[in-house]
Order: sequence, then structure tokens, then C-alpha cells
Amino acid sequence: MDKQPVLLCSRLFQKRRQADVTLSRTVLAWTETEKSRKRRTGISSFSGKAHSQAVQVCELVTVHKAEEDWTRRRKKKAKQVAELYPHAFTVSYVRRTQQHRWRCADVTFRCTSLALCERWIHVINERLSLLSNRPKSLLVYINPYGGKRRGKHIYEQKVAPLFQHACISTDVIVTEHANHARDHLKTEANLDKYDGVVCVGGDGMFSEILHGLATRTQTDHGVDQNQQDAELVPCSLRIGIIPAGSTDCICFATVGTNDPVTSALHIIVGDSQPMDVCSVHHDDTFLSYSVSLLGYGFYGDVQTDSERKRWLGPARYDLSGVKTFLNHNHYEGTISFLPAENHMGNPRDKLLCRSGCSVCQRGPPVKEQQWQLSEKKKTETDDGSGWSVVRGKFLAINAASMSCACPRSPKGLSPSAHLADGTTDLILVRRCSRLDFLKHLLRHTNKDDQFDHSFVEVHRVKKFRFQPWLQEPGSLEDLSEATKKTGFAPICSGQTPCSYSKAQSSWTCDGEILCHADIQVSVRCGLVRLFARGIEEQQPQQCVLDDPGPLSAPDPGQQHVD
Ligand SMILES: CCCCCCCCCCCCC/C=C/[C@@H](O)[C@H](COP(=O)(O)O)NC(=O)CCCCC
Ligand SMILES: Nc1ncnc2c1ncn2[C@@H]1O[C@H](COP(=O)(O)OP(=O)(O)O)[C@@H](O)[C@H]1O
Ligand SMILES: [Ca+2]
Repeated sequence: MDKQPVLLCSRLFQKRRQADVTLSRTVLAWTETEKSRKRRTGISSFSGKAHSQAVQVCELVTVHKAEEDWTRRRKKKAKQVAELYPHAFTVSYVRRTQQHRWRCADVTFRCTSLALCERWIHVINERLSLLSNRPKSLLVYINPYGGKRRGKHIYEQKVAPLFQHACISTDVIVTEHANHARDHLKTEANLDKYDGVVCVGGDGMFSEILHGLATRTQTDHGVDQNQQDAELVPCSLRIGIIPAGSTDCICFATVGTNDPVTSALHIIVGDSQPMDVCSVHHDDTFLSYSVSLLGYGFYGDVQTDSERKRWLGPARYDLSGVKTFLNHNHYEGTISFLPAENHMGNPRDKLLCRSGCSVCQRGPPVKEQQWQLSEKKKTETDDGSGWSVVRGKFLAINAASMSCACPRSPKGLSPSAHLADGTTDLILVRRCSRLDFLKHLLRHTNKDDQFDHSFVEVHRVKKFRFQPWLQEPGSLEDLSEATKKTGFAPICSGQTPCSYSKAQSSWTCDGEILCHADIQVSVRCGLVRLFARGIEEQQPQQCVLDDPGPLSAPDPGQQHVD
């Protein structure tokens, strides 16, 4: 129940009902009057609960004078109402539907006088103008070739009208080549004009935007990204993602659904979700940033193979996934990692990262720069003081800085990973039989624990390094002869580990292939913010209050009862 003082309160008409409408600082609520209800239902002594609805002011999209269509034929009753209450205003607001999807709903209130109607519009607009986190001006990049090549259409049909409705101005750039958006952000774009950047595309396109913004921010602040221990400056502009790619895991894992309208509404209401960003180096060379999956072995090979099949659209991943699975390559190397502190939880603790996540709010115990300095001393010695080392033969090495939930795997690669805790979940899948690997993969699609296998280990870490083992010449002969003929590595049946070692795989980094296998990775807590709020815990109904009880006394100076 809203205990805030009432700013405005009037008896208005909503649909064919008379309603008491109230606005407090944070809530717009309307309740059908008892008289109206009795008249409508025909029940004279009404003992049931009043049917009220309420919307948070921060989830209102806009308010405007209702456009009346006087040419429309109306029922007699509706005509009478329109005559008695000739002035109307419409409030658009966020309505939650199933599976974390949001829609823009409208409610129209009719008033007896123009002055009252305008007063309502004015007061609601005044409240909206106080919401300083809402963007007014956005720079939009559309990848016309992402996913099913529908980015432009999706933006024009579903998103642009909503931005216009919410009075957000936009500059739109349809990219003409790969890295167009990244380079434009890095050097050309006048970022002072904007409150955020919107990316229409998939994870690869998001990666471009992230690189453009993060690099621009470091350049502007004189930070050298090539230095592994440089303290990176957080990006001031938030990024919105309109999903129009093949996997769209960054959108799915931060919003709970891949739906352009939902994402547009999260942008409009000015949500803000900080996100961990991994910086990836090869010695003193900065390679890349990553927010979702850094994957070597299985996912790296899927990505490399799928690039050749781009023309297939999202289906390329199914084909490459099957091919890579059948190839069953394993890779040898050494992983060293710096585990996160115990209070940051662990990847198997089943504490899911949800909107307002308490683990993310705990954050790292000391400032990033401080731990970077202290850890630097440890890395110099690398004598086990903090760092752990694992050597072996792996089918996959994955670092998931967030759950990486996506429609293919609704709980994700690491279901309990956190969006902004300053850690990444390092998943090591050792060499095992095809059958076991298949069981592990299948568990990404159901409720079973994909880490509950003897050949899988998972660690929550702040930093890690990977050093591939270089293959001795000649050891690839068997594999290369077999694969030359069939395109696949030979399949062996049964439970025995039967996999073939190629010299090296590649790292996939948010869907982009890195040019080095030997990498060093550091997690930067909350380096970038998205127009998102994390996945909401449960799907609250649109605050349908059955019994709001008495509202707190209206401020007499501002009360308007008609
Ligand atoms: C036999 C059943 C196998 C089921 C395996 C399901 C596991 C799926 C986990 C997917 C995690 C995806 C993490 C995100 C990766 C994206 O960054 C990347 C690029 O996305 P985009 O730019 O939008 O194309 N997508 C992938 O790497 C797809 C992996 C698909 C693996 C089959
Ligand atoms: N106009 C363009 N032409 C070709 N490639 C582009 C263009 N704009 C962006 N790209 C690149 O397309 C790649 C895939 O984009 P993305 O939107 O992630 O789609 P998908 O999810 O299908 O991979 C990214 O690497 C991005 O750099
Ligand atoms: Ca994280």
C-alpha cells in the first residue's frame, strides 16, 4: 500500500467506470468507486474488495492528451460519458506479461474540465521530469546483417515508435561494415550529446559497442589499455541492447528475455545495471574485452567454424555445434587463476543473480586498484600464494562473467554467475568420452547440474591466465589424416576418453575470435552499465491491489476531487 502523501486526487472516468484516481510521488493508482461498481454489477450491498490498480511512477512511459476519434461510432452509454467528461488524458505505462516480457499499456482517464485534464498531465509530467536517470537522447547503431537480418526492421517497427512516444531523440547509424560502430565510437562520435548508446544486433555487435565506448573512455582519460594492471575508467554512457542477433545472451541474461519491446522499455525507464568486464591481454598487448563467454576448446571451435557459415544465420551454431561435438577435440594447457574471496560465493551455491542482487552489492572487499597492486606482488612470485594452477587436457575452458543464459540454455553456462560481482566463473571440462561430454552439454538445457561430473571443475575467480602446451611435431598425424578424409575426427564408441588433440583452439570472446591462445584475463567490476535491471525475481502482476485500504490523507492544498 502506498503511504506517500497524495499529490493529486480526482474522481475521473476510466472506460465505463467512475474511479478515484490518485497520484503520489511514486504511485499512480485508480480504484473504481463503490457507486460505479454497484451500478455496473447490479449488486446493491457491496461487501467485496474494491478493485484497484497501481503503477509505479518510475514505470510510466508518458502522459498526453487523449486523441479522440469523434468519427468512431460509440454506444449510447459511452456517448453520455464522453459528453459528461469531454476531456481525457492517456497514461502509457509498463505492463509485465509472461516470461519477463514488458509491454506498453495505455489507460485513459476522462475529466469534466479541460483545466483538470491539463492539471493531471502537468503534474504527471512534473514527476516524470524528476526522473533524472531517463535518457533523453540516444545514439543508435543497427547491424543490418546480425541474426536473421531483421535488425533494421525490428528497430523501425517496434522500437523507434516507442522512443518517439517517450519523447527520446535519436541519431541512428546503420552500419556499413564490421567495426563501423566501434571505430565511430572510438574516434568520431560526439558523445557529449547523448545519454546512452543503443546497439541493435547480437553479442558480436554489443562487443563492438563495448570496445568503442571503453576504448574511447580510456583514451579520453589517458589510460593505456595495454597495461594489464591499468586502472580502467568506467564508461559514463549506458548501453541498451535491442536483441537482433543469433544468441543475444547478453540481453537475455540481463533482462530475462530477448524481446525488442521489453528492451526498449528498459531503456525508456532508464534502468541501470552495472556489468563486469574482463580485459584480455596477450603479454603487453590488449586484445579484447568480454562480458559474457570467453571460451576455449569447444565454444571457440564452434565459433570459428560457424563464422564460415554466417549465411545460415542463427542455424549456423547448430551445425557447427554438432560438427565440433563429433570432432571431440581436446587441448592441452595450463590454467592459473586467482580465486575470489569466500564471501563472493561459489559457482555451485545456487544463489542466482537477480534484480538488486545482494552478492553483487557486496562487491569486492577492497577497491579494484588496491587488490590489483597487492596481487601484482603475488603474480611475480607465483608461488602458490593465492594463485592456483591446473594443468591438463581439456575439451573446454570457459569463463562466464555472467550466467550466459540464452534461449538455447535458459539457465546458462554458469547459472549462479553474477553480473557485477567482479568475478568470472571458470569452468574446466577435462577430456572425457563423447557420451559424457554429451551428458554435460545436455544439462545446459535442463534442470540438472552441469557441474556435477567428475571431469568438470568450476572456480569463481578474479583473474586467470592460460598457456597452451605446444604440440610436438608429428603428434597430429593420426588426426590430420583422418580428418582430411572425413572432415571429422574418428568417432569411437563407449565410455572411454577418446578425443584428439589439435595443437591449439581459439578463444571466442563474446562471439569474436581472438588471435592469441596465450592470454591473461582480469575482471573489472562494473566497468560498464546497461539499460537493464537484471532478471526480476518473480513476475509481479501489475500491482492489482485488491484492497488498497484507505489512502493517506491528501494534501488539501493540492487535492482535486471532482
Ligand atoms: C547437444 C545439446 C547441446 C546443447 C548445448 C547448449 C549450450 C548452449 C550454451 C550457450 C552459451 C552461449 C554463450 C554466448 C555466446 C555468444 O557470445 C556467442 C555469440 O553470439 P552472437 O553474436 O549473438 O551470435 N554465441 C555462441 O557462441 C553460440 C554457442 C552455441 C553453441 C551450440
Ligand atoms: N554492416 C555490417 N556488415 C558486416 N558485418 C557487420 C556489420 N555491422 C556489424 N557487423 C559485424 O557482424 C558481426 C555479428 O554481429 P551480431 O549483430 O552479433 O550478429 P550475430 O548474433 O548473428 O552474430 C559482428 O562481429 C559485427 O562486428
Ligand atoms: Ca561476474
